[in-house]
Amino acid sequence: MESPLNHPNDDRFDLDGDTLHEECGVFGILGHSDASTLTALGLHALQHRGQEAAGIVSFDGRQFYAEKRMGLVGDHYTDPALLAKLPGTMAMGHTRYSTTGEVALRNVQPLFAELGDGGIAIAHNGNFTNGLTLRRQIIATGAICQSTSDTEVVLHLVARSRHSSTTDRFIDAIRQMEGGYAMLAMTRTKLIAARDPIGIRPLVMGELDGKPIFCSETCALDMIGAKYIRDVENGEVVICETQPDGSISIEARKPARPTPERPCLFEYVYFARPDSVVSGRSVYGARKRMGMNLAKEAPVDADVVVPVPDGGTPAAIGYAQASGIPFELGIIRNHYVGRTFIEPTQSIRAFGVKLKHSANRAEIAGKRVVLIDDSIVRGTTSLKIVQMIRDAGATEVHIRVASPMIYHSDYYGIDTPDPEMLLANQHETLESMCKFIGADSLEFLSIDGLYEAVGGEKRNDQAPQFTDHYFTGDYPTQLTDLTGRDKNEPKKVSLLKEAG
Ligand SMILES: O=P(O)(O)OC[C@H]1O[C@H](OP(=O)(O)OP(=O)(O)O)[C@H](O)[C@@H]1O
Ligand SMILES: NC(=O)CC[C@H](N)C(=O)O
Repeated sequence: MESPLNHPNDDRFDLDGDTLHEECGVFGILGHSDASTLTALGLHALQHRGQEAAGIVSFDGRQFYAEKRMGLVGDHYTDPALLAKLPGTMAMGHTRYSTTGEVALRNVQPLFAELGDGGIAIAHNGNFTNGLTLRRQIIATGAICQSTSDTEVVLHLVARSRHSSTTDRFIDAIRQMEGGYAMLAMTRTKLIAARDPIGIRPLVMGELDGKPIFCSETCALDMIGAKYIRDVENGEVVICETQPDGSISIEARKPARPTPERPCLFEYVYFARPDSVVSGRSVYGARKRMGMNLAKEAPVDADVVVPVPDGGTPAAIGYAQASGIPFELGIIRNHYVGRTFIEPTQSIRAFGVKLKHSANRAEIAGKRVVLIDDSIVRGTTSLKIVQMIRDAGATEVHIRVASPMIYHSDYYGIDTPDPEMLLANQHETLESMCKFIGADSLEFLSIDGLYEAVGGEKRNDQAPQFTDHYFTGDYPTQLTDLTGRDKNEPKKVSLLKEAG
């Protein structure tokens, strides 16, 4: 796939190949004697957010240490010898799924630079919608980039800032960035956390043994027995600093113009772990309510409710409870296969789907089955699973999807394919889509049904409470790299066709 953030007519900046991308996870801790081990454990809990690569940077009071590996956290960071190479009481890590820049070691985060006043490491979940525009500008003025990641631009901007303190330089840098970001930065004495002005990507603050922690999701805090303190607010920068007496100061700043928060709905639909609490809402509870609303909006006469595991399971429980139809595990998932949505090529994806699910015939044969999935992106999963359920002897197969149709690409840290690859854009009608998948019926949750499930009220079209462009085409920021506009030009663009 051609990255939407690459200018099609400028080969120098065609940094990406035909890949699918998703999210990343970040974790950082300051002042703890087990900093790098705790970071490895935290990253393990955030593995679902990025499976391409993982990295950890630590600082022991004298120097920075960095270890980066392609592959899963558990494949590398369980080795005591590797963790021993990451000494010190401050550490920060990242699990990557690329959105800009290829899958290569040079793009694995945290990224690190030596500046005039010491080193700085940064870790980023999200994607900058003006990253390539700024990259061009800095390269034109002589910068030598070490990676093809959008994140690297932040290091250059920190280096160039005229402010005197590292914190002010970091803030100066991120103020120039557009898009979605939950970022951590680490200097010799500080751990800094920052979230984009509308809070598209999640970031929470916790504490273990009195030491501050920042991470993408609360499940990483639970993993290490840490206490949740609060979410880093949209547009907020929180600076934790080790003082000469060993104490840690915490300062919160709001450099961005106050704007209402608009967290990403897809965190609730698919990405976040169900045991996480995102922006104060249980992901599991939201998914169950999606299923309940779906049962009200799209009832069906059936004998059994079957989730498409894992993503569809909480919504299927909600659907079964609201409809009174028995819930059964009619599909068994092989847990040794990764998340198909985030595998790097379509051919590997198709293979992965086949390896991943198998029908539990005893619960399906002779029954009218309603399958519940959290989302349909390309339709690969639905197509295969409907056939599999029929082959297992189901008399009818109905699909209910716990989110609306996806029409638009994401530019904030999730990779959805090009719009023409999305199933919703390949069919004029729901009937045609249903026929293609081979189901007896197909229905999607409405956007209001989704909003109510997550936030308790319908979408406010004048001021939407969530980021939801993949369903609606309503991009909440400018898309400078895509449109060629810079941020001083008139407001937000909507260049993709309207959902509907
Ligand atoms: O329409 P498609 O292109 O097939 O994509 C949608 C599917 O991908 C996701 O599952 P995935 O297997 O990634 O993850 P999960 O096991 O966490 O549900 C999602 O839950 C859907 O089942
Ligand atoms: N998915 C993400 O959050 C990716 C972070 C960053 N844009 C990268 O590609 O490395």
